[in-house]
Amino acid sequence: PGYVLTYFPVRGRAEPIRLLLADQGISWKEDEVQIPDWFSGKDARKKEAVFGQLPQFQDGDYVLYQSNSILRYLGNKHGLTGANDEERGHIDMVNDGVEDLRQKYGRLIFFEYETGKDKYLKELPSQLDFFERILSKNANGSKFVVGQKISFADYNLLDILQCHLDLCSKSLSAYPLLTAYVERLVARPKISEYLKSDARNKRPITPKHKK
Ligand SMILES: N[C@@H](CCC(=O)N[C@@H](CS(=O)(=O)O)C(=O)NCC(=O)O)C(=O)O
Repeated sequence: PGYVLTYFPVRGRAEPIRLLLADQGISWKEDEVQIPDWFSGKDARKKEAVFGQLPQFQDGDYVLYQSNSILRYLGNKHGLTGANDEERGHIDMVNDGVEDLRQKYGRLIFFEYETGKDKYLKELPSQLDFFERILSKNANGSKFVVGQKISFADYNLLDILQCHLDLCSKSLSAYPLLTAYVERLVARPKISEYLKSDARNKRPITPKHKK
């Protein structure tokens, strides 16, 4: 299928999608939109976007927005949504929890970075405790967030954990299961290859990050 990912030249909300595609050995085209063109209207696509925002994902003529909907769509298409309805429900639940953390992280980066970082890091354990506990309840954290197979929620959790490791390299040091989980996922051959790629390393996490 001709997959096209339209987004800004950053990791942001597109990165979990890129991690999923890379790990699954699926190629895609990056359609990069420059931020000034997007806001100035020079790039006409903001008016067409369903919610006026990116990422946008195209599968041939099929067009989808909303990063979590794109993740779930690819999860459905590529067998990454659990083995049954119960697992699928839990995968959605965990992905929604990742979204909650992503929004908190985004608020810090975009609105409170200068003043809020210390407070955010102090409160971060109350959030990470949830994910350590989720892992502990599935094969004592030795596999994925839900079930025996990787799911779309794992790519989203991996990305947001990497964002926090960038924010503070010790942010997971009190979490053995989360630490081992990240180490296991980044060692997956196709993810490891992607993480070394220029494509990954030329993109800052957000426009606020310097590259
Ligand atoms: N709920 C949406 C949010 C998308 C969103 O906030 N996109 C931002 C960029 S980013 O937050 O993902 O980095 C955007 O398009 N901003 C430009 C605009 O709002 O015109 C999703 O999950 O895709």
